[in-house]
Amino acid sequence: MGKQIVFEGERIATGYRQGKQLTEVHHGLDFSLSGGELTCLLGCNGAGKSTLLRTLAGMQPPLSGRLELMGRPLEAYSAHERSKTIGVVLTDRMQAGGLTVYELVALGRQPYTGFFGRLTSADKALVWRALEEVGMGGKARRYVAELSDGERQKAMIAKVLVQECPLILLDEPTAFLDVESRMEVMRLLRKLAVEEHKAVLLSTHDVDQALAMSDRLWLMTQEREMLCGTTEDLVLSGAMDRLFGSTSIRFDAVRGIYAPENRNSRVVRLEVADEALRYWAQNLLVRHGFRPVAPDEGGEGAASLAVISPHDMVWTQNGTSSRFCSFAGLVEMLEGLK
Ligand SMILES: Nc1ncnc2c1ncn2[C@@H]1O[C@H](COP(=O)(O)OP(=O)(O)OP(=O)(O)O)[C@@H](O)[C@H]1O
Repeated sequence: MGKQIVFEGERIATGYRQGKQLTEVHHGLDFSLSGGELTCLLGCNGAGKSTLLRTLAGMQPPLSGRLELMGRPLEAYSAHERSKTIGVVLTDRMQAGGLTVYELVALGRQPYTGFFGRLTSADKALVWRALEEVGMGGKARRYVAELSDGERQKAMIAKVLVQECPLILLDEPTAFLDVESRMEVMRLLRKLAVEEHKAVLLSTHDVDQALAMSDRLWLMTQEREMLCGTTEDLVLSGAMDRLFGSTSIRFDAVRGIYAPENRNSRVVRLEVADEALRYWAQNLLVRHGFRPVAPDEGGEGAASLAVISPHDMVWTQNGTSSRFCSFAGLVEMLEGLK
């Protein structure tokens, strides 16, 4: 089954208009979001992620360009129609402390029931299902003001679930969550995209989760471009190195993480078979000012480290070898070299 385009932008400029003053954040953005796909929007602080999300949500107009939602111009939608079509979770719009979690989530049904509308039993079942899905069933009667940041975020996601919109936009939905909750929320959003054919777009600074879970990435680069594509295509094209201005961090495409560029000059030949051992031995050596290289790469007089197991490693320098039974022992020796 072909994927249905839910939202499309053509030559979009985003930014702010105050009187005659215009502050442009992006221009010339082309993009689309399809049902059945989870898309993650990545970019450094101030890159323009929230600005774009607010623009897509219809909360601020684009400075120019054409936005089409389900085949109709976004500006042709009334606020009521929008609320049935776009579910939005923003970080900075939480004034619901006086409500219980159940009441907050039930507000998500408002586009269908009206402000004073009563929830039908089907509406109530939806609210409970959403609460269970985000793991908040047991906290339904708690006041929102009493929730932790992470719990509040989960409640907001439940609210958007009951809104039953084809498009869901979320600004940093995992910002306050612990690792397990972050994974749960990302899994939930992906499930929602895939099983209910929704288009889900979220901004995040959580690169590893984004790379693991998103079908597509939108990458805001330092040059104020936005690169859109399938996650793996973008990663392997080197695009991840364009997110940050600093040349001191680099994206490691093998591990899928950002790491400081290793500018250490003291070379160590590292001999190790196991992948995990190699990673942690390199980690330790770099932290202590070395540049680990493959055994056949080292220059004249370079030291070498053979790591046989976490309890057996041999450091050889100037023809003398020392054996260590832990990384702690190795560190002690390395610190003595300084
Ligand atoms: N109300 C506003 N008026 C004028 N400029 C604004 C306004 N809000 C944000 N900006 C500017 O727009 C640019 C993009 O900000 P935005 O909040 O969209 O970035 P972001 O990618 O979401 O950042 P972060 O990761 O830090 O949340 C920034 O330079 C910011 O200063």
